[in-house]
Amino acid sequence: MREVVSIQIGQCGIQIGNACWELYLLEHGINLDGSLKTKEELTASGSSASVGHDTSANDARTFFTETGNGKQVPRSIFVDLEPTVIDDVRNGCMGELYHPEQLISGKEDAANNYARGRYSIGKEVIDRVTSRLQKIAEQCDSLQGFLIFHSLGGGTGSGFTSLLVERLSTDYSKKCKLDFAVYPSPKVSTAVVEPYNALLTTHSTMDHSDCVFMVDNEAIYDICNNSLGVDRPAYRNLNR
Ligand SMILES: Nc1nc2c(ncn2[C@@H]2O[C@H](COP(=O)(O)OP(=O)(O)OP(=O)(O)O)[C@@H](O)[C@H]2O)c(=O)[nH]1
Repeated sequence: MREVVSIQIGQCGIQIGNACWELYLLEHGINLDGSLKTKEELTASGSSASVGHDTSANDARTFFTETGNGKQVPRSIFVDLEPTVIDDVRNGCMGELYHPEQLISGKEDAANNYARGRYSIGKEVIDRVTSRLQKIAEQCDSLQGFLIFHSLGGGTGSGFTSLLVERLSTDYSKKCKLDFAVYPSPKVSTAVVEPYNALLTTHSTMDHSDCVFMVDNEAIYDICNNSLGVDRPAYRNLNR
């Protein structure tokens, strides 16, 4: 099996990642607590997963680890330098899905500051993150690579991501690293330093990521606003 590890960094990465996991669950016919849906539940939810689905057949194992009692656990880690967003995930409807060790938080955020995310606060958390990643990688048969979700504008999303991607490129140089980066928009956020953070992180991760998928918040905002008729789109709308 060719496994993929997802890494969600900072408020934006975690919220987008969480929205993605909702879709993976639907696609693979898995309940919010990680158990496989029964035939009746699959029909009722209109899931596209095959009835009587076999997880190896439908490729869920690329994204999920199966525990001894048949529970599917996302192969991912959530990292934030402050605890509130991770606490929301822990206490949310998908809290039971994740293993507590997958949710890594520090005490203090990077305050929209690239340098704090990379050099000061981020340095305190990086070893916990890399050792957790190492454990996950050791459990894989044949690790394919990493999907990294983060914002370019936040201090954690920019600074900590650049630190982690550099570490990944040293530790897993032959593995693929795909980057999903949210481009800042003045319509959605008000921090004036976001363009600087975006520039700094783009420069430092350019040599290490294999491919970057840019998610433009302004374009998504306009789609929600003009095409979908959502008056004041919230992050929840943008992420879905
Ligand atoms: N699309 C989308 N963008 C988001 C979301 N949350 C934050 N953002 C954007 O991300 C940027 C801010 O980054 P955050 O992820 O909030 O900050 P952070 O990485 O946690 O960094 P610090 O708060 O400085 O520690 C802004 O451009 C926001 O508009 C989200 O859920 N969806």
